[in-house]
This record gives sequence, C-alpha cells and structure tokens, in this order.
Amino acid sequence: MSDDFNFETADMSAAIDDVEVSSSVAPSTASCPKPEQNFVGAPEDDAEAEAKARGHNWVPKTNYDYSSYAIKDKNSVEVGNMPAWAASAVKYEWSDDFGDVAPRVEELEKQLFTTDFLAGTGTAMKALELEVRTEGPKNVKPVLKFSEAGLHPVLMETLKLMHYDEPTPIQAYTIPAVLLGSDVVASAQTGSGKTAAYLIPILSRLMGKAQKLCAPRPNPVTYNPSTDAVRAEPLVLIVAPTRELVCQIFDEARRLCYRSKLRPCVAYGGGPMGLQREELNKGCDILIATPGRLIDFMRKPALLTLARLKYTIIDEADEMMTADWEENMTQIMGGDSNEDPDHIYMMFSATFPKEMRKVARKYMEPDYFRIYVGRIGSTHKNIEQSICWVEENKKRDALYDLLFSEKPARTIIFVNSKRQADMIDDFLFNKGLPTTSIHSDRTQREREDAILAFKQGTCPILVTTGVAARGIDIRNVMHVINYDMPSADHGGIQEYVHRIGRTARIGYTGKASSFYNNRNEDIAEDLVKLLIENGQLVPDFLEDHRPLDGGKIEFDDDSEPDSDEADEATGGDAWGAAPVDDGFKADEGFAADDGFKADEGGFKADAGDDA
Ligand SMILES: Nc1ncnc2c1ncn2[C@@H]1O[C@H](COP(=O)(O)OP(=O)(O)OP(=O)(O)O)[C@@H](O)[C@H]1O
Repeated sequence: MSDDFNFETADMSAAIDDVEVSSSVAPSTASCPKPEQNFVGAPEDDAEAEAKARGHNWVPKTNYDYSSYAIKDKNSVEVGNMPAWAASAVKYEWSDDFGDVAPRVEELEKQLFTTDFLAGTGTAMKALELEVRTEGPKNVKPVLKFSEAGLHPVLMETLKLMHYDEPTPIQAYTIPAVLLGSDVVASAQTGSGKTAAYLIPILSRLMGKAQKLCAPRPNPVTYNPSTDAVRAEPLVLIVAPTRELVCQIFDEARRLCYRSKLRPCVAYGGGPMGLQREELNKGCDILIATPGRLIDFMRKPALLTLARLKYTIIDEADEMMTADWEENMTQIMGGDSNEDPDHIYMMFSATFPKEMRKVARKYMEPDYFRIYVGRIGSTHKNIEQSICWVEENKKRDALYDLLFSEKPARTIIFVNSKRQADMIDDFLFNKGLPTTSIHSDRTQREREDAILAFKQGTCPILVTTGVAARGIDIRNVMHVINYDMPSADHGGIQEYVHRIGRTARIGYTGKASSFYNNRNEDIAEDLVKLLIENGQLVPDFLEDHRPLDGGKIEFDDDSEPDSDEADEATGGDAWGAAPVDDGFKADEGFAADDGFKADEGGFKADAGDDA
C-alpha cells in the first residue's frame, strides 16, 4: 500500500453537519418573489456586513494564500504547504501473493468508506422511480437487489461498505444490460447513481478475470521507478469533460476496486504531468481521463496504449458529442481499440438531446441497449424550483438577501462568465461571507482547493461558471442559485437541468432558485414545461409561456426515441415491454467467467501504440 500521499476521501468529502437534511418531497408551491419586490441588499459598511454574516451563523470566511503554493524546489516541484493532488489519492495495491481473495486493509477502509461521505440514500427515493424504457438486442430483466445480479463476491462486500443497499432504477437496468455484453446508451436524472451503474457491472466482470486480463505490472512494495516502470494498458477507459468530474469518478472507482487487482488511475489537465505519469507507470487497468490530457498521453506510446481496452465509457455523453469536442472524440474513439470485436462502448448522461443521440450512434454497434429512466432530459421532484424575477441591476441585492433568508447551508451560485464569477466571489467575500470560486481560468491547484474547501465546509458558498454544472456530487448541497440563467446558446435547458441537479441527489431534497428577467426569454418555454412536469409553481411572469393546449406537455426534443433509432433496433422489445426468458440469468450466481475470450484473439497488447 502506498502511503506516500495522504489524500483522504474523508477529508475531500466530509459534509458540514450544520445543515439539516430534509427528506420530504418538495412542495409544489415554492415561494417566489414578485417582480415589484424590493431587495434590501448588503450593508455598505463591510465591518457591519461582516457582523451580520456572523450573526446569521455563516462560518467565518477563509483567506487562501495561493502564492504559498507557488514555491518550487530546484527541480520545479511544488513544495508549498498544500494538500496532495487528487490524482495521488491512495488506492488498494494488489500483491500477486494474495491468491484468490485479497485481505482487507482497515486503515484504507477508514479513508475510502467514511460514513460522512457515503450515507446511503435519502428517504425520497420514490421521485427517482420513473417509467423505464429499454430497447436493444435482448430483453433486460431489471435486478431489484444487488444480490440478484451475480456480482463478484468481493464487490458485494464493498457495496455494503459503501451503504449501497439497493440498486437505483438506472442501476437495476444497466447492470444486467452490461453483463449481457452489448453497447449501452443510458439516460437518467441527475444524482441517480449513473456512475455506479456502469462501474459495478464492468468491475464485477473484470474482477473474475483480472489475473488473466491485466497487463503485467511491478510489485508495488518493491517498486523502483527507474527499473520497474511499465506501460499503462488499461482495460477500461472512462472519458468525462471536466477535471473535477474525472477526479470524482476516480474516487468512486477507487472504492469499487477495493480488494481487487484492478488498479484505477486518473489523468487530467492542469495537474502535474509527472505525478500522473508515475501512477500510470505502476500499471493501470481503469483509466479515467479528460480528453486533452488523454490525447497527450496517447501520443506517448511508451506510456500508454489503448490496445487492451475492453470498455470505453463516455460520461456526460451529450456534452462530449457536441462540435466542441468532435476532434478530440474522433481521436479517442478512433484508436486501434475500435477493431476489437469485444470492445463495448457506453454513453451516459442526464440529458441527451436527439441531435446528440444521433451523433452518438456512429460510435455504437448497430444494435445497442437504450435505457431511459423517465423522459430523457427531465429532472425530478426532489428539487424545489423557484424562479424569481430580478432585474440585472438588482441581482447582487437579491443574492445577498437570498443568502440571509434561511439558515446557512452549502450553496452553489452559478454565473455565466469567469469575470462574473470573480466579481460575485469578491463581493460576497468582502461582505464577510465564506465563499470560494472556480472557473476555467483558475490554476488546477486553485480549482482542487476550492472544491475541497467547499466539501469540507470551510467555504460553504461556491461561485462557479458552468464548469461545475455537470456531474459534481457533493453531499448536502442544499441550495443552487442561478444568478444568471443559462442562455439557449450556452446549454439552455439542459444546462439548467444539470446545474439544479447539484442539489437533491440520491433521494435527498434541496432547493434551486433562479433569477429571471427579460434577457432570459429564450429559455422560458422549456423552463415552464419543466416546472409543470415537476409540479412546481409557474410564476405569473411566465404564464404567457405555458403550452397553449393546456393538456399533455410536448417536449420537442427529448421525450420519445427517434424513429430512426427505433427502426434500427433489431430484436428489441418495445418500450417498457415485459422481460422474457433469454434475459439476464440473475439466479446463476457469479458469472464473471463467461467474460472475455482472452485466448481467441481478442487482445492486441502487442499491437503497438495507438497514438
Ligand atoms: N445504490 C446506491 N445506494 C446509495 N447511494 C448510491 C447508490 N448509487 C449511487 N449512490 C450515490 O449517489 C450519489 C449520486 O451518484 P452519481 O454521482 O453517480 O449520480 P449521477 O446519476 O451520475 O448524477 P449526474 O447526472 O449529476 O452526474 C453518489 O454520492 C453515489 O455515491
């Protein structure tokens, strides 16, 4: 076990306990300020504002001295007093002496499975139980209990440590679909457990075969970098758009790989290359990466080859299918791994507009599983949404009032530009509030520290651009504020769904407040439909945007499968059809051995580089 670093999941993710976690389903009528409302705003005098913040029980603000991080030794290694990088977080280190069952490591368990972080589901899970539509090469019989899924016994024990008692709906369908061995496109609401939905079945399948499948690697105890370094030859590649998100998926993978030979690594821009390279040199079976850094590494054939890949997963897939990422995705998906007949591709997101689903199809086998929980792109009723009319020049006052209108709680404030993020952070900080902020112009060190401070509760107010809109999973985020509404040409309603989805995750409840004015009309129609769909109050100023017929709400883009998508399916069951016998044989116990045909030419480990 490497103890070079002390990056504890517990520290990363501890929840502040001054927040009451409500578990009831949100009421349908949230309070909503009227357009004529007068806001009070912050006291002009900063000292008075500071006293007011303390009087309201906001924790004292923390000043970060980033310049102390800039100290470097003669080898240009940072030596300031700073926390370890996310990429160097501890993981279970396998020894070939273990035989079939690897021993527990209590110290590591404390770090990986702290209950501060993994507290199980909230009591409002019903809101995530929506109609599930599946289509694909075979019928999928959902697994209602993890014990029915034929998972690897070590993984079953780990799920208990993680307090994952039952599969969520997306997990219930995705686990058997992945075990059936076809490509998958899946969509389910924010905070519904999509990460584990793909990690659990993949890791379970690989665990039974790890000895045979994993590339040779050095003994971690006697590892000598100058003589023992190996090329990374991962079996699984997970690609996601942001650094914070890949670090988070890496954390989930570190937990789920516990006591297995599977070794997860993370690669992302901004973090020190050398450190990430060092981790790859020790062997890597599960690589989680942002596209830019991944492509950098793919260009170094002595460092990384994707030739052994069995699974490629694209998280936040609709984002990754946009034109912005096209060049990167073509390089990543077009590597030598594509020639592997066993290679499985999967795509996941809470939103997946039709246009992006079409792009996604070009990467999938003609007949692949589609698993959609509820309407694609929908949100859920555990988020209490309120839309408040606020003119541009009143937004600061409105924000300040909002932060004092209830008990302090972990809050994320979304704005539409980096400049605005800096300005709002400064404004609140000067008024004595415990804020921090992130955006894409910040150094990676600053970004990691900001997220850490937010998670630990030292800075429970996070101001951010859309960089934190997707995927970020932090317990007890009780309030999301859209200081700026996402505009239609910058993510529109999908961005809104992801942003508000940072609260009310996995059966908990939370609030989302959004400032709206004439500038936001481009999102109004979609917004009203979303509010109606979730039984939320439609404010008077949005009444004109109600659907005319007043009956069933028609969603232009997301609700039904594309007809050409459906036409292409062969042998699939109808949407929501009852499963038949050729489905997943849940009663056959652990089924890892029916995995890959390692000896039948599936591997191309020696096929050279794929950069
Ligand atoms: N079966 C389960 N039981 C309890 N907790 C779970 C279970 N599955 C996942 N979780 C927890 O639920 C939280 C949300 O999971 P995750 O981040 O994968 O959601 P998501 O669907 O990917 O959300 P988003 O669309 O916002 O990315 C995580 O904290 C995860 O640990």
